[in-house]
Amino acid sequence: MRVILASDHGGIRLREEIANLLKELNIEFEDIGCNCEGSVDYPDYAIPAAERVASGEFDKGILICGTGIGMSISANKVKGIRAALVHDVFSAKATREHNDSNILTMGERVVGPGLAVEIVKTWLHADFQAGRHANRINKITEYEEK
Ligand SMILES: O=C(CO)[C@H](O)[C@H](O)[C@H](O)COP(=O)(O)O
Repeated sequence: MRVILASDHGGIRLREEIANLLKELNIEFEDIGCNCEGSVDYPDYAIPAAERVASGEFDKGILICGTGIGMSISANKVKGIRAALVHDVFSAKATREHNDSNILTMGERVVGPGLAVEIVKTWLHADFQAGRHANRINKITEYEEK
């Protein structure tokens, strides 16, 4: 599995926690920043990361900002991306099993590092269940193709 990781200035510390987790789990990943002192704009990180997931270069993406909302809104503009804003373990599992989400977004100003680590572990290891859920994903994809 290959994962792309990014944050804006509001998610740097949590991004470091998640990078350490991915190293511990021996998951191949690329961290595209931000490497910033000051304020940056989350679409400048979310959209390139989402494009690299949509292209197949990466299997999954993890994007962090202050709330996770800006990253989620931006990533979901990219065709083929199903970005899920998650701040609990139940939803982390459900969004893989039901939505086949390919990007996880979280907010460093919302969730603590301990819970975030559990969310990421759950999200990375849960599998899409297909079946009735595939019909729903197909409807989203059909809409995107219009
Ligand atoms: O998109 C967001 C809010 O929905 C992110 O949390 C950003 O990180 C946040 O807007 C950045 O805010 P700041 O006041 O510029 O640090």
